[in-house]
Amino acid sequence: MLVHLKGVLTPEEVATARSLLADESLWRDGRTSAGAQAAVVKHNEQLAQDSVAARRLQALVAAAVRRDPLFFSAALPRRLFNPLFNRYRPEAPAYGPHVDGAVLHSRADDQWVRTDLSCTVFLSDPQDYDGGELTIHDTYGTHRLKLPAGDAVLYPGTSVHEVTPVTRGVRLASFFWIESMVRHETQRRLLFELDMNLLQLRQQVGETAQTLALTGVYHNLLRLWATP
Ligand SMILES: O=C(O)CCC(=O)C(=O)O
Ligand SMILES: [Fe+2]
Repeated sequence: MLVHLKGVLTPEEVATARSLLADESLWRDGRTSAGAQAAVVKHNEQLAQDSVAARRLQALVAAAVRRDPLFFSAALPRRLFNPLFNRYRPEAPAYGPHVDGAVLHSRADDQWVRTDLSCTVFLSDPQDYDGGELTIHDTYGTHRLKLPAGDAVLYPGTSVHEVTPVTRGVRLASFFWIESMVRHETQRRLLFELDMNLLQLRQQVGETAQTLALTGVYHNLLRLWATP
């Protein structure tokens, strides 16, 4: 399941993030933080994690996703990896097909996170660069994403994915992983579908005995499946 989250960051937050990311001294070769398989195909840059600017950026993105009800419903988050930041440009253009590690250490808050879901928050507008499509291969085929600045996508941590070469301009993004209270993607998807349809049903017919009963079904399934 891919979920497009619109306007996770406000235009003001995008502008703040971009101005913090303009400090050249903060950027490192992305390969230093890749495992053996990924290092071969990783040709991008990543923000050093231990600076005042990086901590401000991490807090900004983490707060933005936490206030988004769609993020909560789709991810049912238990733990967030501290948001990281990357940059692609013709000098360091791409991240070829790879899989993310199943369990990763989030250094800023010293915790291990099982990577049930991956999230990319786009910080550059699509017209500012050519290429740079987040391309996700899953059991339903191949999906290419290039979203407006401030939007994000949630996708299964289990997928093979890549970022195609940027041939003009700069692609800035934040990316991180989420450990979910509901580990299995099928269960998460069923809960998300139920939640979203109930929301619409309530808008259409108001609160009825049936919407109440189905809300009970939602919570009882969550009770069965969640490990908070
Ligand atoms: O830049 C992106 O959208 C994804 C980055 C990524 O897949 C990674 O760093 O593992
Ligand atoms: Fe990745």
